Amino acid sequence: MTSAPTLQPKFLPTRNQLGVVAVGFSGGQCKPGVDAAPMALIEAGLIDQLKEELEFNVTYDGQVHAYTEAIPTEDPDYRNMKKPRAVSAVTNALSQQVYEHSMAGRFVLTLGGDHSIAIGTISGTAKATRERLGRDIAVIWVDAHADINTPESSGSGNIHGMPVAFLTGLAKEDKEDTFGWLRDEHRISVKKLVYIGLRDVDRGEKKILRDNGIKAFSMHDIDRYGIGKVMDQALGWIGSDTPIHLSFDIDALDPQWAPSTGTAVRGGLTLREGDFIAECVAETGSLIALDLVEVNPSLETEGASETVRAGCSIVRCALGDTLL
Ligand SMILES: NC(=[NH2+])NCCC[C@H](N)C(=O)O
Ligand SMILES: [Mn+2]
Ligand SMILES: [Mn+2]
Repeated sequence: MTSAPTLQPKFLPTRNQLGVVAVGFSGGQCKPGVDAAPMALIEAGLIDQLKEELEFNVTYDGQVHAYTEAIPTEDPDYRNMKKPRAVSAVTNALSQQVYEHSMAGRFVLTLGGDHSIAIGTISGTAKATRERLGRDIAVIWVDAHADINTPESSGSGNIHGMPVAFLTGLAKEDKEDTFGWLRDEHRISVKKLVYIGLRDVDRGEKKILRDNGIKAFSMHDIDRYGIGKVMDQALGWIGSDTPIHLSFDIDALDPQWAPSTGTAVRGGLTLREGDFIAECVAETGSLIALDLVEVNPSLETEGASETVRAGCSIVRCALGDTLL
């Protein structure tokens, strides 16, 4: 696999400019260790592979950001959310970093971190793509979970279960230090959101999906139609003329392939199905950003390197490595 991807991206000025942001943040949920994922992915050779084998011109500041300077000492629960001000501050800072890469016309790869960081990444690309191209982005959310709880519908209070609610405006908050910084230009439409891989959706979330007519392909749909037809339908829903942000939670994969993650759910995607999803999105030429989140090397440690390897594989596939 030495050849660079052949497709000219539709919404980027060049095909090989890549911005990488490493986010060592775990405050959107309660289990420590997910903050170590970016280093584990990088030490497994991910960035070197992107440079050398995929011939990307990589802009990376060489840091795993923890944003410690932005994290407040006082952070009481608020509207049932745990660590609201920390998650807000981190995602706000991340949003600006992602925005800058995206404005410069780079594909943005963000290595998480828990899934709350998508509040930062997607808001950043949504705003940049509006300014740079005058267009709205679509989001493909690959996950066992819908992560669309509002603070009120959430049973856990963990913000990694809420990013989609904040990004779509289904959840809003005026306080500047608690996601009040999210404005219309940061938000996405529920009509341009597609889920793949769902199998552990809370009751309140099911109602939100139904009430808003959100397109979702569960594991049931994948079993019934096969991943090929599901991808045709998912990409058909978005249309061929829309920039795409892919947010990939490693727990979409079955724990057999990715055991080291905070909220593992059995009955998930095979590694090959995960790679296939990433390849299909790459093939559109419309992909402008990718998040890889929820790898936690300190859980199920005997499977940690396997989980990291799966994460690297998804990223390479999304960047066109396996396309001929
Ligand atoms: N990004 C994730 N792994 N999210 C899991 C969310 C689990 C559950 N739905 C919650 O709201 O807490
Ligand atoms: Mn998940
Ligand atoms: Mn998730």
